[in-house]
Amino acid sequence: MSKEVSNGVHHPATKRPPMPSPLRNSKFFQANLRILVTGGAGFIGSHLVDKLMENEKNEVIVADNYFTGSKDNLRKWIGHPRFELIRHDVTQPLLLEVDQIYHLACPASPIFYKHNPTIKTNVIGTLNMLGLAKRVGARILLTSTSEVYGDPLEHPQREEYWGNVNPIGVRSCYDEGKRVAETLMFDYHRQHGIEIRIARIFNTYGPRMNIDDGRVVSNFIAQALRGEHLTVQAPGTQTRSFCYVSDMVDGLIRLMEGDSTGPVNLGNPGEFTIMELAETVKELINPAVKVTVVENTPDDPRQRKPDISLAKELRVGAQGQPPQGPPSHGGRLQVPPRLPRRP
Ligand SMILES: NC(=O)c1ccc[n+]([C@@H]2O[C@H](COP(=O)([O-])OP(=O)(O)OC[C@H]3O[C@@H](n4cnc5c(N)ncnc54)[C@H](O)[C@@H]3O)[C@@H](O)[C@H]2O)c1
Ligand SMILES: O=C(O)[C@H]1O[C@H](OP(=O)(O)OP(=O)(O)OC[C@H]2O[C@@H](n3ccc(=O)[nH]c3=O)[C@H](O)[C@@H]2O)[C@H](O)[C@@H](O)[C@@H]1O
Repeated sequence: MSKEVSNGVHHPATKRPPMPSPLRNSKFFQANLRILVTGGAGFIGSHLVDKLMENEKNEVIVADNYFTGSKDNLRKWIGHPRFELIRHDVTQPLLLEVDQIYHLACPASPIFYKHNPTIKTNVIGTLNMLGLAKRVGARILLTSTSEVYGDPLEHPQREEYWGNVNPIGVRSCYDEGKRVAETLMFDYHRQHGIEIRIARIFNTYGPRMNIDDGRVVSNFIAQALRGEHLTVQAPGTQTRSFCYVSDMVDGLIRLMEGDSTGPVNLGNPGEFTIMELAETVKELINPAVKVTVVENTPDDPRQRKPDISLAKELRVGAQGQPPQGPPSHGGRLQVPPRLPRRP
């Protein structure tokens, strides 16, 4: 019986995990680890692929429908013998033989997820990937979101907080969609023994963000470079906490490799108002640009800051060993390495 720990709480599966392929136990044949990354042509996904491909024992398969992602993000891997790229929409079933699934497929920019509501991607897509995990005995990691906390009434947000979400608002295709995806993950874990990992990601930024996708960091930088007004959506006192993408990728891999199901908050607890962010971008890139306050969209969360105590607690390495290697980005790494193994 598998027993896993998160939030200091046991989340036992009621069944053993499905058996992986017999090739895994072969005495004579050492297969690479086969890893599926859905949404791997997107911003975080393509950085995750870069990191996974560094390990020569990994074979990486990306499934993406290119709604917000691009082949260009994966250009350097196309044609590589350990890499495969499939144009595929996760709302359709996918038959593959894999050992791990990083399930990222879902547009992250509010402009895109409102344009083409993502409820089917989140619900049917996650169901399909869980079905795949069940069939082949793969471990599956879901990239959930801080948006499951909605417009939070608790600050900072801990994993135990159940959130304050509008079920019929314009953001609900995304935040309620991710909440259902988390529910499906835990149902499959309890009922079928699937090995699950859930990361609740807080705002992440870095190279390869789509310059026109509307998220605040890329928007402000693009506006400053073009000499346009920086558009702060009212009131400007709303807060966000921004994490650099390579730190996020390290966190996702450590969560996948560790023993905790999660959910675990992954992010940087440094909190800024959007007005402060605009002023910083202005100062750094183009002090001549103006900052203008414009109308906001409904249900925009007023504050957001992760409590990362759990991620820090999980830093205690396997068998009590500290995590290996120095943290990247001057100690800004907020990631969960392995839990101590249960005897
Ligand atoms: N970036 C953030 O700040 C952030 C915060 C919280 C959660 N997340 C989550 O992390 C994941 C990746 O986010 P990102 O910032 O890289 O977003 P992104 O939009 O850059 O990437 C998403 C990728 O998924 C693909 N995709 C979308 N719908 C699909 C479908 N139905 N079938 C197959 N592929 C599909 C897109 O084409 C794209 O390549 C998402 O699940 C998102 O919800 C991101
Ligand atoms: O961290 C998360 O969980 C979520 O973070 C972002 O959601 P959000 O914070 O709303 O993203 P942005 O569009 O970057 O907006 C951040 C803030 O900046 C403001 N904003 C945005 C764009 C802009 O030009 N000006 C501006 O003031 C928005 O009103 C909002 O208050 C992501 O896009 C979600 O997919 C992700 O799940």
